[in-house]
Amino acid sequence: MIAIENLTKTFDGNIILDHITSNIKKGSIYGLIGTNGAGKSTLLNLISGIYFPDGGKVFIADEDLSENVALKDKISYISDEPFFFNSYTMTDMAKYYEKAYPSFSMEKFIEISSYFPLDVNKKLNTFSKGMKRQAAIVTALSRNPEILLCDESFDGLDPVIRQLVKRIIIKEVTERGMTVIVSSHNLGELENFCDVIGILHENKIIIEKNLDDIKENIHKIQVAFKPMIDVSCLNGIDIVKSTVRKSIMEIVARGRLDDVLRKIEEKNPILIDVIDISLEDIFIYEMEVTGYDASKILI
Ligand SMILES: Nc1ncnc2c1ncn2[C@@H]1O[C@H](COP(=O)(O)OP(=O)(O)OP(=O)(O)O)[C@@H](O)[C@H]1O
Repeated sequence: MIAIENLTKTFDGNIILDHITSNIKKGSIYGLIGTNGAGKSTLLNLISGIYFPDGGKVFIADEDLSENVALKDKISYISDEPFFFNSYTMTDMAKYYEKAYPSFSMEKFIEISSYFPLDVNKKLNTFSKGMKRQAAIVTALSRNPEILLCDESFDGLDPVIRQLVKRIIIKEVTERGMTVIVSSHNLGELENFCDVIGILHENKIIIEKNLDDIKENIHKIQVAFKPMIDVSCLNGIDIVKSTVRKSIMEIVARGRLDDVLRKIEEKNPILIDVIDISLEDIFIYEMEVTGYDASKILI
């Protein structure tokens, strides 16, 4: 759906994005992770056509964004600083968008806004930061976008609203095949939400992974032996990390789960328990393999 080819952007002679290439499939939710200043907003501004690249191209459904401005109509961008006209209410904004965007649906606006604790007839300049963000999400989704770009849109939302927003987005993805890119500093925020995670660092996407693929191949397992054995005895298992606390050994291992469990069982454990592995844990291990210090990149 979105093909990014060798995208390069400089500001005042400084390279911000350096030959970024990525393919984002229709109907996927892509999590773009990076520290402050990594270039997340710049990349989203390029994909939405707000910025022009210094090199490279963005294709939307195989069409070159720079040669077809109409493609921008397919994209709703919730920037980290949502813009509203001063003194407008949400209803006024909806009426404005209805005129400006053919795809805007007043019915959808009424439906989606009803899920949020917002007064659509109150002036937006009296809303709190989090309420303004909610209003931006409602109006963006009311356009039925094929592509939704969210720049740290979950920041400043309380946990209940955050879950609500995720549920609404997932519904749009499942029912209409909407494609989503959501940027964040925080991997944990994207847990159980994204299909693909890309990490932007030092002007490049240093790692990009499909979560189903990696989750299938990395496991956290608690084991106990009596007497306790040294982790080196678990030969034949690709152990990325191990810790021993009291009588429990916790290992993170790569490979097929049934293979790893079979090899552990050969050593006659008295306990073997597969436990949930967090997105953050997964990426800490993945980044160690590529030689990056995850503690400087993941928060
Ligand atoms: N319009 C601009 N003019 C000059 N420099 C800019 C401009 N926009 C962004 N930059 C620079 O580009 C770099 C990346 O900024 P960007 O806002 O894309 O990062 P980010 O990953 O979104 O950061 P944050 O998480 O803090 O929002 C920064 O060094 C920033 O100063």
